[in-house]
Amino acid sequence: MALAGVRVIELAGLAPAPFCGMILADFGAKVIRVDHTKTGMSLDTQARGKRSVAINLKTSEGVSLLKKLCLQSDVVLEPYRKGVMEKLGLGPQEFLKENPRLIYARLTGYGQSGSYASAAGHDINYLAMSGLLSRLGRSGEKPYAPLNLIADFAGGGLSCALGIVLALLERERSGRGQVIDASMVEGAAYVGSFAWKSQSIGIWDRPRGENLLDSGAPFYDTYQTSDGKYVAVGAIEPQFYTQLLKGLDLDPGSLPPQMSFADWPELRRIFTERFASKSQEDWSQVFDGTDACVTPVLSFQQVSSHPHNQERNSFLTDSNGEESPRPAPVLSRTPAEPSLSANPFIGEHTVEVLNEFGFKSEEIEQLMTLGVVKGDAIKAKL
Ligand SMILES: C[C@H](CCC[C@@H](C)[C@H]1CC[C@H]2[C@@H]3[C@H](O)C[C@@H]4C[C@H](O)CC[C@]4(C)[C@H]3C[C@H](O)[C@]12C)C(=O)SCCNC(=O)CCNC(=O)[C@H](O)C(C)(C)COP(=O)(O)OP(=O)(O)OC[C@H]1O[C@@H](n2cnc3c(N)ncnc32)[C@H](O)[C@@H]1OP(=O)(O)O
Repeated sequence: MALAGVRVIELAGLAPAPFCGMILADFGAKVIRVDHTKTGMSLDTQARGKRSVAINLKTSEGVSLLKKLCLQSDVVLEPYRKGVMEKLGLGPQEFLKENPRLIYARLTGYGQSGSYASAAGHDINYLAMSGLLSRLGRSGEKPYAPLNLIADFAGGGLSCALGIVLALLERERSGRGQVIDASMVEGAAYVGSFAWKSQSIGIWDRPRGENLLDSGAPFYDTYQTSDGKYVAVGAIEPQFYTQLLKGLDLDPGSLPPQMSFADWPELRRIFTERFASKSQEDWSQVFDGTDACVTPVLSFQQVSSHPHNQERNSFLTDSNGEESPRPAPVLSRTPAEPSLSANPFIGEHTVEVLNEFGFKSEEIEQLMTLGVVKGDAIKAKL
């Protein structure tokens, strides 16, 4: 796999850093998640392929232990509020002096500087601060955050993974690591570059929800079908729009022009009425195999059994029988090989990992007795 041989220490976080760690693990990195010893159950649902070590960082022994692990690793991924790692004596300067090859990734909402740097926040706040939230939502309605996808995952976890991969690539040339300051506000804004940089071409000039790609245009929207399901329509270009009208059995001559903003409400009324006359499945039969850009809005229950997704094995089933998306993109020679095993429980691999990093059984036992680490001693046959 592409990241084979890369060792990552991920400090347990809420959602974006776990996703970042999962991406790295899916593509072959050895990811060790550092959990609190006092947490009973991990809430990390993005733990595929990771191992868990539980260390109490509120002890000096715990801090020294984590330092040892980091100094023998390629990447540290930390998701805490600005200053938390420094307070523990685990800031990047300490590490980079001793391990100049280390890549130290800091995934936060507001970044490591600026007046909001230390403030708590979540996806919706970062999205708001990126400017993007002001553009999301239907006409006449308040701004709407589409799950926590944009800031937490696209602008956060995924961007941070890109930063780590770039730093690993650069390290091949320079032999040196670096610090990555991944701010979800900036990551989200960057993901939104198209919206920023295409303002000059006039596709965002109207209020929120009244433009070409923000649900304003009737040919770029969703419609309810007779069975209560939905279809998605993305027939922007004239040649595809023609196919849409053909599938809907509408005479172009009887309709207003496609790009007449003033007529969009009337066009939407006509499309709404037409789509409501058949079921989702019926519309798939009409539009599959055409270039009308009409697809069913699949539910999580439907998605893996759709023929296209089945043909590409786009979803996988883990050992608990749970379905989830397979890693993307697909690399031709070194594709991801996601683990299908159950997520690790807290401290499941404490002994295994500490052994791997050169700790002797007596030392591990001592650390457990002192409450510095937590793990399953019996299972590990100490
Ligand atoms: C919208 C998303 C978030 C979605 C997550 C949800 C899925 C979950 C969020 C809440 C969960 C529910 C809740 O927990 C209650 C129930 C619990 C139950 O068990 C299950 C059901 C629940 C309903 C549960 C269900 C779900 O799991 C939830 C709904 C996001 O936007 S995520 C993005 C958030 N932002 C960031 O990540 C930006 C960077 N981070 C931060 O700004 C802060 O970390 C943050 C997120 C604001 C949290 O601040 P906080 O004050 O809590 O922490 P920090 O200041 O960062 O400090 C960390 C302290 O922890 C110490 N520490 C770290 N590791 C260790 C260790 N191994 N040992 C000991 N101590 C450790 C560290 O030293 C810090 O201590 P100090 O404060 O003393 O310095």
